[in-house]
Amino acid sequence: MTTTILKTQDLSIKFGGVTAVDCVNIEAHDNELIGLIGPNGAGKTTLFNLLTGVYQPTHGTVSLFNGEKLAQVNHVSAYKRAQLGIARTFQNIRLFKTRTVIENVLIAMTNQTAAKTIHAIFRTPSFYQHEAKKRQHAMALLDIFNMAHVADELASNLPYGQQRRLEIVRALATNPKILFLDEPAAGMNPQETAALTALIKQIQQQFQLTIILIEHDMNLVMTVSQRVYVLEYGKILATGTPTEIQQNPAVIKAYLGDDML
Ligand SMILES: Nc1ncnc2c1ncn2[C@@H]1O[C@H](COP(=O)(O)OP(=O)(O)OP(=O)(O)O)[C@@H](O)[C@H]1O
Repeated sequence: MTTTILKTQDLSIKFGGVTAVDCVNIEAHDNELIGLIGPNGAGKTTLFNLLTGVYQPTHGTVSLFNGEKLAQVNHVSAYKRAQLGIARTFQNIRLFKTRTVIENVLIAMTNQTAAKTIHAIFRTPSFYQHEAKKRQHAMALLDIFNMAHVADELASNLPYGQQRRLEIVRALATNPKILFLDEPAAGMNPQETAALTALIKQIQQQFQLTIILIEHDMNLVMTVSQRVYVLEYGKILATGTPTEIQQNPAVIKAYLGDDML
């Protein structure tokens, strides 16, 4: 049985005269991997911003699974949505470049696992136990991404591909139910992209997550996604399995080109 974890109804946002997202109805299920594709300017990142609480819609609703029912979260801030289990990465890398790799992960975990203030102020044994557990968890996550050996490096010293992977580790460190990845393979070389493709599949299975990803690398999207939404001029043009999308004449015409036939 599939359980809906996220749903939108007629979700729309206008910027002046531009309707960047236009009456979008999408749904994501528990433990589903969804690809979101479309040409530049189609509204993909804006849709992510609406789903994660960066923007509030001009019209329509975003609902998230909350306990036993879907609750409308239109007016719930990005910060609060993170506490409800929403995590994301950004197209442009947003690491603390002057902090070490593990510090970047620990900072991301702070919201979830903050030690009681009193223990933190007085540095009680309970505080140190708490910190040790956080560190262990952070190291375990880095290990999955084959980055444990660079834990004490400055984030700015990492090669580009590893910085992008660290962004995903940071998002995972918040213990999300839904992970939004905005062009995770952007700027990666083919080897890095291939490794990331395997990793995305692995983390979805290992962490039992719903993942929604925007990606221009068609090979990556079609390999990892169970379902794909295609956005065009802010509207959903098509949805289906990767095979259905690759065979959809409107999608082929608009986005994929003859080389996908
Ligand atoms: N804050 C904003 N103010 C005004 N217009 C905006 C804003 N954010 C997005 N837009 C416009 O909304 C449209 C959709 O942009 P968006 O960045 O969501 O597209 P995209 O599909 O993510 O593109 P890309 O693949 O290039 O990242 C574009 O016309 C863009 O110029």
